[in-house]
Amino acid sequence: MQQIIVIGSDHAAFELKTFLTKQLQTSGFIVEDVGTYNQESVDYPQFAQAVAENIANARGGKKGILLCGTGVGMSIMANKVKGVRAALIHDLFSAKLTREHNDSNVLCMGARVIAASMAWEIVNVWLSTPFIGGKHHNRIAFITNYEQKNL
Ligand SMILES: O=C(CO)[C@H](O)[C@H](O)[C@H](O)COP(=O)(O)O
Repeated sequence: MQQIIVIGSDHAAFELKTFLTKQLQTSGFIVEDVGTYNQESVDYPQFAQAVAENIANARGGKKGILLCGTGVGMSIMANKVKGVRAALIHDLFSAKLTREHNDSNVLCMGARVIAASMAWEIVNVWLSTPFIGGKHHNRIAFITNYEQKNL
């Protein structure tokens, strides 16, 4: 079955979003693009909210990618949504480990931090690395329990 990727960016990462969307589609993924759709200045939190809520509602059925200048604002906002574990990643080692250990379901990157080719490498590692479970289940359960207590 084709995997669904929900992607969003602000103006700073519009070009990177366009590039990654094409790469993902060429690789056989279904891409749901929540915007932004041009380089006019916009506020990143609304796009983070759109992707994060989509991923939380999909309950494991989809993964998300959020892009802005640094990726920082996107990750801050996305992690406000219960059920989302958004990881800000700019290297391949962390891309692998955040899947294996954190079971991250949203990947955040900064278009002003890394080259598009590096971002694509990170996406490939992140999407192809499984969660390894074991002791990491307990750690994620701690986070999930904390979220539930703050309903
Ligand atoms: O939110 C951010 C930082 O955490 C992003 O990098 C934004 O893309 C950035 O703040 C946008 O800056 P601009 O001056 O409005 O282009």
